[in-house]
Amino acid sequence: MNRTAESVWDNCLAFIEDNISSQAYKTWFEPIKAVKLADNALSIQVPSKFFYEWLEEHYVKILKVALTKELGATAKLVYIIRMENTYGNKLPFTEKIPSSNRSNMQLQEVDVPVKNKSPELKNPFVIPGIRNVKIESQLNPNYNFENFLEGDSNRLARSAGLAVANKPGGTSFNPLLIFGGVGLGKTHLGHAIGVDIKDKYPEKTVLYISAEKFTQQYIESVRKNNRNDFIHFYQIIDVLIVDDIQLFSGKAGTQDVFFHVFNHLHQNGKQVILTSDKAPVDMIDIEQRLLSRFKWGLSAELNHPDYDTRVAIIENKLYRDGVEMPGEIVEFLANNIKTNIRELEGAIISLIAHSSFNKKEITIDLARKIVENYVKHTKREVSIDYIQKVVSDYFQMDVDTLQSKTRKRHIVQARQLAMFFAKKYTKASLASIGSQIGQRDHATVLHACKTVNNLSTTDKQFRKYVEDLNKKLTL
Ligand SMILES: Nc1ncnc2c1ncn2[C@@H]1O[C@H](COP(=O)(O)OP(=O)(O)OP(=O)(O)O)[C@@H](O)[C@H]1O
Repeated sequence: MNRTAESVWDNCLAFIEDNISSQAYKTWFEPIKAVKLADNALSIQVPSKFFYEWLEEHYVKILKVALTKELGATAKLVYIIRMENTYGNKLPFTEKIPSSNRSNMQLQEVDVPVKNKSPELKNPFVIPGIRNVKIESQLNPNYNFENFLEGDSNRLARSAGLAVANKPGGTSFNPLLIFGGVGLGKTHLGHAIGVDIKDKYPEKTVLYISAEKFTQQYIESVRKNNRNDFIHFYQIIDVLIVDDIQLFSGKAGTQDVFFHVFNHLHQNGKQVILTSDKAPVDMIDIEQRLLSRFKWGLSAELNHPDYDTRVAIIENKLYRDGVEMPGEIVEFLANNIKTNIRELEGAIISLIAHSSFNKKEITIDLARKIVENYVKHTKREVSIDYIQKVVSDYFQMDVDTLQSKTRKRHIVQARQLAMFFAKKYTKASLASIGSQIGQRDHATVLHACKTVNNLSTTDKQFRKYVEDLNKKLTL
């Protein structure tokens, strides 16, 4: 059978679609076109350099698996990046979006072999007497101080990080524990400290490791009966950065081994940097002796960035990517994504990708759509009370009326809508939704959800109610 680029890619897509969220699939895979298949290399066209970088950063593994399934172990992937208006100067990467000069569009080929971006930590324990063994630091040079923007939310942690980087093991910030919520820069700052130390003290052995990987290595060492080698390996490190130590929770063996490593490093004036999604007092199932050590140095919190910092982060990202965006859109993004810098960055990249591929200007409307996607999928759970309030306000009735036993059609519909949105936006069970919305049983809630689904496809006016309410609940 003759295989074409399209048929191979279609099979890859089917596999990928099964394995990632539909939102991610829509954003990152639907816009790709397969263009060529030659010498076991599949060429795919992606809308922009950001797209290519994003795919490489986040989906290279799944791409590799999908392609290997189709074309075997020698499969290669070639990205063809569609760019417009690339200036031949030294700006980081200049892609002018939106471009009024789309006819200048050109194709640029970038041949990128499928590769695994995050190499496995080489098994360090096989080499005996390892004093001078060269240890890969596993640091990501893209996470540095220069692009870790300072604001009130991170000043203490950033300054402490800089102090530690200037004098590893020589400040009272040992360990330095950086904690804070999701996507606020803990990993970035951890790497930045390591990268800076490596720049200033190239001879020092620096190692970045996630708590998860540390745990896996420990388990493996027990299985292979070389627990002591494992401990010795970690004890020769000068600067140890362990990310997400809350994951040690409940793992007694790992905690014990980490305790020995920590003590040894600390006693020998080596630097330990830890990150966690919570403060030591809030950590559960972590031994007291470890918790008390975590508090020996400095615990510095990363908070939600304020508006000015969010704007600065967006502008810096745009500058580094060589993209221009109207000020009002930057403000819109900064005003609407407040609690997670990763989401903020994701929205920017998504916006650029959509605009670039669909050849659309970056407008507020486009920004609003993208932000809705981001915020909708990640927003904290809305409560059933809040949903009832929004629905009854919308239909200009009070919550008691919405919950009443009446069979008046418009009240029944309002109640059904409240149930439908409670099912959609909360994790509550049908029974619990029913009991909170007018003491109904789970079958009534199920019926309500079905009715809302049916009516929204057959009744235009009703569909409008659903859309309006959806907007109100997700903005
Ligand atoms: N102050 C900052 N300046 C610029 N970029 C930042 C800043 N803080 C965070 N970021 C960016 O936000 C993204 C998320 O940061 P990071 O992965 O370090 O967060 P995290 O706190 O480790 O998240 P998680 O809790 O999911 O592990 C990264 O791309 C990072 O570069």
